[in-house]
Amino acid sequence: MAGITPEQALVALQEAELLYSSTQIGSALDRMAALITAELAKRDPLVLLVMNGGFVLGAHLLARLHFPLRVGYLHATRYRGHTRGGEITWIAHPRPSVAEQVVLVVDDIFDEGDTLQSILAEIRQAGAHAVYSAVLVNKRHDRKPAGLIVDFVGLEVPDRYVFGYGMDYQEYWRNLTAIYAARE
Ligand SMILES: O=P(O)(O)OC[C@H]1O[C@H](OP(=O)(O)OP(=O)(O)O)[C@H](O)[C@@H]1O
Ligand code: HPA
Repeated sequence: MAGITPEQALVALQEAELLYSSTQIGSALDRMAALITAELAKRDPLVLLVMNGGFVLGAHLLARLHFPLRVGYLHATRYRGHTRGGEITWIAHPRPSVAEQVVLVVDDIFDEGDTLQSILAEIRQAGAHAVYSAVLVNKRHDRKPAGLIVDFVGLEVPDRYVFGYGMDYQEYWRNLTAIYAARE
């Protein structure tokens, strides 16, 4: 359940700063798709969308991948509509099975990295042959887990709360086709 009203969500959008337009995001997705194609087109990958945030990127990225692949999902969350993360909660473990698969995990944002780290550990533990990761945005700061590198990154964002294109502002605005930074 959202902690704000739709009216408050509208105010947040009016006060926000536009970071990337939908055209800029489209160009970033073209670049990501080319790199993913070069790496995975011949490896029969299983693409796992991380719910909820990863579904918008997932849909637009998948439409740019013109080779055989399969799609599944997982649902791990640690923000739950807040702007600060907590413990990871698993709502759905990866489906279908990742055992012996080449897996590409698709999420909206790489922030403090706890979510991706847990997801990659789970997938490796479940016996995946190889695991790659793709995110729409990397938030720039020095609070990432040491040694955790995302394979495919679309755009860089500053160390502010961002929303749009799958990323929520207190559960609203995943449906925006651009990316905004919330007023601080
Ligand atoms: O790098 P981190 O600091 O771990 O944050 C990144 C994660 O946070 C968001 O998920 P959230 O928990 O908000 O769930 P949601 O996808 O349902 O919004 C986002 O979709 C990433 O999965
Ligand atoms: N915006 C939306 N969701 C997030 C963020 C953010 O800046 N960081 C982690 N999850």
